[in-house]
Amino acid sequence: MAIHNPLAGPKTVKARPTAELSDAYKAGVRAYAVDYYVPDYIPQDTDLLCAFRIQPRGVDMIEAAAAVAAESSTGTWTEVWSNQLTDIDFYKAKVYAITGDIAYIAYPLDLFEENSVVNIMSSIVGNVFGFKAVGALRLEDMRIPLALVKTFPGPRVGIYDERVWSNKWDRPLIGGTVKPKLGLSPKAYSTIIYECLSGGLDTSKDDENMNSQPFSRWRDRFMYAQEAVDRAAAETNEFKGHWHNVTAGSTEESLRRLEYAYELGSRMVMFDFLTAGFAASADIFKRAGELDMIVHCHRAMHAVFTRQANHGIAMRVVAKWLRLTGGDHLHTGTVVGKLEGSWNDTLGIIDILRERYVKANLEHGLYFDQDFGGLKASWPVASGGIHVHHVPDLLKIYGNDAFFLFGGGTHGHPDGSRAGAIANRAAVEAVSAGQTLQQAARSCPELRKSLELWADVKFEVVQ
Ligand SMILES: O=C(O)[C@H](O)COP(=O)(O)O
Ligand SMILES: [Mg+2]
Repeated sequence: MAIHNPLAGPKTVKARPTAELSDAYKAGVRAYAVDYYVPDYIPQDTDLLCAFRIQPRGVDMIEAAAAVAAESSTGTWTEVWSNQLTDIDFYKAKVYAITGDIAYIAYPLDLFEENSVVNIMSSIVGNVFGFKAVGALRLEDMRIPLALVKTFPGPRVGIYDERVWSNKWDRPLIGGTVKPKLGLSPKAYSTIIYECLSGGLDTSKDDENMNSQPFSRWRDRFMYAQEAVDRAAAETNEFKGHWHNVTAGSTEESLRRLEYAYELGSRMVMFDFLTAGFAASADIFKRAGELDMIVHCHRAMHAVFTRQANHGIAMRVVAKWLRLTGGDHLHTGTVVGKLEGSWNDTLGIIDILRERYVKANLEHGLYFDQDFGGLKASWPVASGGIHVHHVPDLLKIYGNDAFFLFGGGTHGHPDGSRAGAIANRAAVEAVSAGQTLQQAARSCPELRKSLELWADVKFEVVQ
């Protein structure tokens, strides 16, 4: 199989705009593999590559993989005469390798619009997941070619600039979701924010489902919350913030809320990027970038399609898409907390968010090298059921450049949110400096109480 040189342009003989049927055209249905299984194809640097885990149904692995390649690129279920009007051999996706239940497919660069995760999704994870020829299908990884990476903006603030703004360097940053997450009036809510920020958290945040419900309309909540932030910042003489959730039922409304947070003096917002969608997210990140604001991204809804080992889209792929689009922070699970996520997979996701160049590492779920072409790094966020006992493991998993969010692990302290925040800050500072929790607890009664309270609370699944 000759590799078509894209620089040569379409083969004119095939691109002739005519309705005359060529001699080569044979109507009817034939195996997808005839056209889309190309085992001698050598992927090009400009190709977008996918690793799909496939459970074939009613056909063999080669045919199932070829069906996926066809439907996610140029093909359909039958031969069509109009293939002769284009250079199908150039434009089609090609199954170039199969290893066990993993099929590797290469897509030519020209199949994708620049700077559009939406277009990548509509192509690659469009129809194919509902194909009868697959019992289950999982997109394990995607190598986005550098030529396409360079068309995306990436995070506008990212890790380094937020470190500069906050002037906090030697430990992970810490925060916490306000709890209870729903039902509080804006004023009561702001009291909790003030308590935990003045106690020692760097930031607090709205929860993913806090938008603008009747008990807490966004305008009032943002205003009181920002007042609490400013008061805590003045008293502690530290950089503090609250991630105002600007997610709304329309992009226009989300932008309105973002502008208001900016007017209040905040440089921090949060956004539920999956429920809102990548198109809305791109608009939010762009405007936030123009205003020098940081966007903290909650991944609400991801587990609907990331959790099953044999079907859906791996979280690492979602993380790639988010970094390209421009999220400054991304929730990644915790390994040790209440949410599903393995140690090795989480390491892979962290690399995708932070590294300039990620090397393939099958143990971490990384099937391809990925060059991020100078895009800024996004913060990996550990959140979901974490408390002080988890801090040593969290530091092992995440290292220094991460956000640890303690919601229940702050507000559940026997003496309230301020004491919970003091305990969390002491724990993270101590472990970051090489001490044990027990050493730190000697001079921190709040930490002693947290350690006692949650000594037996582990989220280990008993099979
Ligand atoms: O959205 C989140 O990250 C969770 O609400 C965190 O809350 P928790 O720390 O109480 O689990
Ligand atoms: Mg939550």
